[in-house]
Amino acid sequence: MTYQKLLSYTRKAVDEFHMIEDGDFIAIGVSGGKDSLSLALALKGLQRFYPKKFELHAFTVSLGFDGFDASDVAALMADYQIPYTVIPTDIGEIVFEIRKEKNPCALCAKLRKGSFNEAAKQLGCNKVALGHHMEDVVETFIMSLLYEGRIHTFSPVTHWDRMELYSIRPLLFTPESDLISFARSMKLPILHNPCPANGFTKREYAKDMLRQWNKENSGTTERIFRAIRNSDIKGWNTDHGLS
Ligand SMILES: Nc1ncnc2c1ncn2[C@@H]1O[C@H](COP(=O)(O)OP(=O)(O)OP(=O)(O)O)[C@@H](O)[C@H]1O
Repeated sequence: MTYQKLLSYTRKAVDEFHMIEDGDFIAIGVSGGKDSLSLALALKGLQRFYPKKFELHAFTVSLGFDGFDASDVAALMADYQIPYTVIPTDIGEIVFEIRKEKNPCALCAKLRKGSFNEAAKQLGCNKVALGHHMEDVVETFIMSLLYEGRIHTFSPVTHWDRMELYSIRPLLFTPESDLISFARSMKLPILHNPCPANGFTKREYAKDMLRQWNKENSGTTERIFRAIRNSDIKGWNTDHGLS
């Protein structure tokens, strides 16, 4: 995928779901994976020509695992002139050693979100941007169906009243395969994920299922995504953009 194509997917999401307003100060959540690194570059690119003017600041929540090194990410952010901060935490130790969680991902995500939002708020940001892409939308939908028995996935835009923060997901129209090719062609410095639960989660199960369905019926992900886009699931129903 070209940078141009990434910008066009991003602009479509930002426009259709009114993700950005004049004067926004957006905190970008950068895990160091291909999705959030692409998100940072996408928002930086958009900032150059988008009619609404906004500011950016990227954050990485360090989970405190041994061997974590964000220096390549910091260099990339500097190259693109995106201000960048690493937030140090003990989340890894709390989840795996102190609480010894059987189901670590939920607690980790909650603590990570807390640290990120707090840092964003402290800096004066009013929005946080997350790197969820099309497959994430569909996988979350499948997980809700299988494990919670409900028709649901996360909203393109969420308002957290308590924090007075909005979260936005500008990559939700971007297919994961395009992000993989973008990361490769741009030689993005993907951080190794040192989490012990990496790859053994319910999400991984939903991902495998989706992969299998696509093998058997090509285009499954796009069709499920279209169904979500045209549904009444909270946050997805806009007056325009139905296809
Ligand atoms: N440690 C972190 N610090 C800052 N933001 C994070 C961190 N972990 C996740 N995020 C944000 O939350 C989003 C969703 O998290 P998730 O763990 O599902 O990432 P992912 O699908 O593996 O994406 P990526 O390829 O960016 O790691 C990420 O795209 C990113 O915007």
